[in-house]
Amino acid sequence: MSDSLERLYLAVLAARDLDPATSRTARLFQRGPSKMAKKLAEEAIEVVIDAVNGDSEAVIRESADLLYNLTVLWASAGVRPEDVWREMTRREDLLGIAEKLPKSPMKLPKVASPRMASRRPIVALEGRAGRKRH
Ligand SMILES: N=c1c2ncn([C@@H]3O[C@H](COP(=O)(O)OP(=O)(O)OP(=O)(O)O)[C@@H](O)[C@H]3O)c2ncn1[C@@H]1O[C@H](COP(=O)(O)O)[C@@H](O)[C@H]1O
Repeated sequence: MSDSLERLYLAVLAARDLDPATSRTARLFQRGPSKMAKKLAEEAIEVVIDAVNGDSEAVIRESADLLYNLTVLWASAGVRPEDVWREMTRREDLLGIAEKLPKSPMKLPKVASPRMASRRPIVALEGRAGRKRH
């Protein structure tokens, strides 16, 4: 999936300076982030309506439109697909650790995975619930 999204992102970057008369992408860039955001939100709503209606084929089509509009918004915001993949990997790593956490909130695992070894340790926050801010 990430391959095709990366290809789409590159296609969007290549299209943004084309003639807005012929390129939908160039037209979206001409109109700016608020128009892009509106199109993205519209596609998201179409996906959820189709899902609620049980129309899987329409969900697939509208999801492709949704992802296209998402990549346009990423490009406009200066966000690259790899930035999103990195955040997803970070969450995956955290979830992997959370699953290994013992039931007691104060006990932390002795050994983190090699990939996590260089990262910041997890801090048990439960004991700080009553602490006031200054
Ligand atoms: N992947 C897509 C892509 N996916 C969806 N869409 C368009 O986005 C539309 C969905 O938005 P809408 O439902 O709003 O379309 P609409 O009903 O015609 O409404 P309007 O946008 O005209 O108001 C679809 O009908 C497609 O035409 C896409 N448009 C372009 N791309 C790719 O983007 C790249 C640049 O293409 P251009 O923008 O044509 O230069 C190329 O690689 C294209 O393949």
